[in-house]
Amino acid sequence: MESAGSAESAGSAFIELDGVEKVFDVRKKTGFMRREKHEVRAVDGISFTVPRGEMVGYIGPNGAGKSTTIKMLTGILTPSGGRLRVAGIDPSRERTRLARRIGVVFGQRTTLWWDLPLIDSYRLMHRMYRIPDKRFARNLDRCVELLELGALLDVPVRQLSLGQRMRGDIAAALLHDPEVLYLDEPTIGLDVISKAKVRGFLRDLNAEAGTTVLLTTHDLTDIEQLCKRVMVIDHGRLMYDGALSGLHEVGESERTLVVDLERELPPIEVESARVVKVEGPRQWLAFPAAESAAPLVARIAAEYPMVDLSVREPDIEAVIAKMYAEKATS
Ligand SMILES: Nc1ncnc2c1ncn2[C@@H]1O[C@H](COP(=O)(O)OP(=O)(O)OP(=O)(O)O)[C@@H](O)[C@H]1O
Repeated sequence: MESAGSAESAGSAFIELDGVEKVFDVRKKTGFMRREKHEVRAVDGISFTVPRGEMVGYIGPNGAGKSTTIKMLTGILTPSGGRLRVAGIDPSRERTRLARRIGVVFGQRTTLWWDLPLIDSYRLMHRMYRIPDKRFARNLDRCVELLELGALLDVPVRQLSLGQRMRGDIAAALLHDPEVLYLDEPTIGLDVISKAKVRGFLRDLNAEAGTTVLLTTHDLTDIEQLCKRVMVIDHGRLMYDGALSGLHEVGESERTLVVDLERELPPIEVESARVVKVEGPRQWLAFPAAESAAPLVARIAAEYPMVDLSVREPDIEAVIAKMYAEKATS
């Protein structure tokens, strides 16, 4: 595959997010004929950059905002706020131009034509992306060889196993030489051998073609084997950005006190805790996990009209613990 080359210099930020938000207006049924409108802040002010050629893990619990971020990066969704660029392009404004430079694999869905043999899907993509014949032939040959697709090209997609279909989808995302590949759960449901094949292929792709990769997964082995850097998102916010090994410490460092006030008020100011989120009369305060919540609650109750409260253990810790537990039993 061709090495990634473009207008920007190597090492510069290839993916850039600055305070990116996505708010959905949702109508919830609250009774017969009654619907209440409320907002879901799926992505709540996320900033990060990814240099060209990096392979980064993007993880978090269900509903954290990962898919929403990827959809904004591809231009399918328009951010409600903030600034987003991929290869210097605003994805939602120039979706078609960007499409030539990105590849996307959604593990749970296929971009292949269900009733057609695999090779026919690739031929359709050849035309759709207007890939020059020589380049198409070269990329297809390489994918067929490395992803072991030779015997599968004439098989209709619906007859492929999940692992075969996934390899077919990865090839489809790479035929036009994208500079960045978004992978949403690329190893979900695969057996150990298929997982190893997919990981090996991605590692080589990144090393040889310099393809930038953003990888969403619930399988920490994917991250361990492929990514030096991992970002953790929770409730639409970036909670961690660094080496995988640093995650344990973060998970243990803070708990959250959720306070319901009588009415909407400015963020609570109190020693040893900081407000991390406000939604109407409800405020979320992060405080050191090692400290007791009792003195903090007493201080807030003395100065603010508090009507209810709860203490939440760090979500991240739960996520990571769960991931590691799943890994240990898999
Ligand atoms: N089109 C939509 N309309 C309303 N709410 C949405 C929409 N898409 C996503 N959401 C909400 O936004 C939040 C983030 O969802 P998102 O799919 O990005 O999470 P995720 O991290 O990808 O989760 P998962 O791991 O389960 O795929 C969730 O609360 C979800 O219900």
